[in-house]
Amino acid sequence: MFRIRTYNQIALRGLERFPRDRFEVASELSEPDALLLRSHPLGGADIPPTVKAVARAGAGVNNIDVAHCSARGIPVFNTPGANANAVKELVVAGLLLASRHLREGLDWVAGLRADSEADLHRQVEEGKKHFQGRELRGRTLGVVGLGAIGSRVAHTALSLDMNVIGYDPALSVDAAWRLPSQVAPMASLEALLARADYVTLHLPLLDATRNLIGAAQLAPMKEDAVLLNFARQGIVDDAAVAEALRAGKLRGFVTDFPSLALTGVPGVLALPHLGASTGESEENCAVMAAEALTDFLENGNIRHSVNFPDLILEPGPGVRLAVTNRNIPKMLGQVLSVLADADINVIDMLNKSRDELAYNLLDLEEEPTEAAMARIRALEGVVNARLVRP
Ligand SMILES: NC(=O)C1=CN([C@@H]2O[C@H](COP(=O)(O)OP(=O)(O)OC[C@H]3O[C@@H](n4cnc5c(N)ncnc54)[C@H](O)[C@@H]3O)[C@@H](O)[C@H]2O)C=CC1
Ligand SMILES: O=C(O)CCC(=O)C(=O)O
Repeated sequence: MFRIRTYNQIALRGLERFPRDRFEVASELSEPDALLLRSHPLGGADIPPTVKAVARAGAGVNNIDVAHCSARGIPVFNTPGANANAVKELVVAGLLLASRHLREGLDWVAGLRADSEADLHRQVEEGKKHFQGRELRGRTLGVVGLGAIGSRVAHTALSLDMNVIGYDPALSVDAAWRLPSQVAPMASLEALLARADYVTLHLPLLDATRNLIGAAQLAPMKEDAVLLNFARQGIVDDAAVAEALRAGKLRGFVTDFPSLALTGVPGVLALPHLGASTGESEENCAVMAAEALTDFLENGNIRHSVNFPDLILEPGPGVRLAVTNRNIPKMLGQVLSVLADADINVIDMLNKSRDELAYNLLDLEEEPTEAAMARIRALEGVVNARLVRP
């Protein structure tokens, strides 16, 4: 039985993907084989020694100590694209909220008191002049980060007749293919910020992107520009944004990440991290995460990991050995040599590396003894080794 410990609310449809006869899934569970979570902060010390994998039902992994997991040879999975549509739709809502005074209008109507239909109608027609907005058509949207979410936002903005410009210095080939040709690439973030009427952020929080938007980046922006942060707290310096809004140097800030620096500041529209909070998105993420964990625990396969290479070896006959090692020369040769000493024939194998780690799956004609496994684990550079299908 594999034991999966969950944190946060994980959609039932995903939890049901774990075959009940082979997996135990619960929020309170000791000696877990894997952890499944959403935004729960997971430091290295929170990861029990029995854990072989961590899955984030979502995109951002900044809540997980990925470096610690890599050092222990624990793959961290995420669910690329699974919640992108939900975020895109909320960004569209954010664009409209910031352009049409929707919150003020809704609040005003909710507070109206009238004696009759006619009185209500009169107040509405009299008061609406206070909520005149502006249209998105013809305005320029700057998309920072053109991955799963950014490219979808760009598509939709084009269909709203906006001009779209984009900036992404690390765009993958796949993401570039997905991007509409009408998106004008900007050579720098500064160029994008100076031209855009709306700037929307869709990049991960990394050391390199912390406070990416601060006072220096806000200064050249148009005074009636709107900034949207549906990416992560920490990418934007909220105190600098509050100052720009108070000084009339920014029209609005729509954010999925409330903070004390923004509380009560005019022009701030703060949502409670709702980007991925739709039934569809939560199910997509949970299903994808559960499938990744199941395939890793049962077959050793790796798909959608943020720290391990993708590696899929179709299930074959024999016993499967999974070895994680530092990405240095002669490791595979040493593992094979232990197997040769034990007279064990290798039927099939795959080896891939990513950054400092290499991962190997070897299908063997017979099961290595505990002594042979101990020899493999003791090799200098081997991080961990396990029999996947003894
Ligand atoms: N508000 C919410 O509930 C949600 C927030 N997110 C956040 O959105 C982020 C993006 O999600 P996806 O689009 O699914 O990820 P993704 O990995 O498909 O795309 C991220 C893009 O950002 C680019 N990028 C990296 N550094 C950059 C930089 N310095 N400047 C410009 N671009 C840069 C990458 O090259 C990549 O193309 C996630 O990392 C997460 O933090 C994701 C889902 C839900
Ligand atoms: O699980 C959630 O509600 C948050 C999703 C998110 O922020 C992400 O996928 O990066």
